[in-house]
Amino acid sequence: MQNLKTIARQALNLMDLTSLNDNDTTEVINKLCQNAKTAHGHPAAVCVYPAFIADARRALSEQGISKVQIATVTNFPTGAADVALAEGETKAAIAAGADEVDVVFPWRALQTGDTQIGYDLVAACKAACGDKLLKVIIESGELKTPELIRQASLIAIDAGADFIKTSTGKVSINATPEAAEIMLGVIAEKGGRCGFKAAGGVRSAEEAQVYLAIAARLLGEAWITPAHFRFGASSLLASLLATLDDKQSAISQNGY
Ligand SMILES: O=C[C@H](O)COP(=O)(O)O
Repeated sequence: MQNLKTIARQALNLMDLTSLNDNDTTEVINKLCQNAKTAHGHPAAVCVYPAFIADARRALSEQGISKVQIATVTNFPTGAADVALAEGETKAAIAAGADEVDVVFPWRALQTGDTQIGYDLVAACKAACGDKLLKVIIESGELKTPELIRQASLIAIDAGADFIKTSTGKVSINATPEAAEIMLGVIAEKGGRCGFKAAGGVRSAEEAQVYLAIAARLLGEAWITPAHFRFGASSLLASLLATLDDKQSAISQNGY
């Protein structure tokens, strides 16, 4: 087993450092991008609402870390079953300069048995993305059953998703190891082209390690790069830095 510092460094490099709050401001996004520059490297991406893409671009450039990708969200967090709306938001996000788009799958429609609209929505959004990455949030905690999590994963991959992502972070059950096992299993069955993003509620190197271990078992260590694996997280960074800087016990005592 790799030691926790190695895991923390790996998780940091695989992170989409996220701020998706209704009270986000330019100042909040500036701070997020400042935090992205650490003594231990930088995350793969920052993830912000579309209104803050330009702010993130400027702030990352000012930090000298322009290689950090800018991800944004569409059809978020509702997962409405409206292809034109999701497609339009995705086109607008790309036009605004997003490198990556995280779109919410119409998971309620799948729960009622509609397998087509999710396919059509993902295919339309992937076409809108062109060569930019499309991550599809299946909202595994709301889909709940292994059968629906598996079905949503298959539909998203077949429709062209570059990543499948567990959760918006806005519902009561977000990333879980159980959902990751199913989703990574589908990715493996499909040949490993599609990536995986665990999002929502991942807050420590120990938790990150659980997801990395599942991915390593099902797809191999070499598969786990930012091209295939991400953590979507708003509060994981501080914990990883504490692990890397040997401050874990103080952080734990403070309840992080
Ligand atoms: O996609 C990322 C999630 O929205 C972040 O969730 P979190 O705030 O629980 O880390």
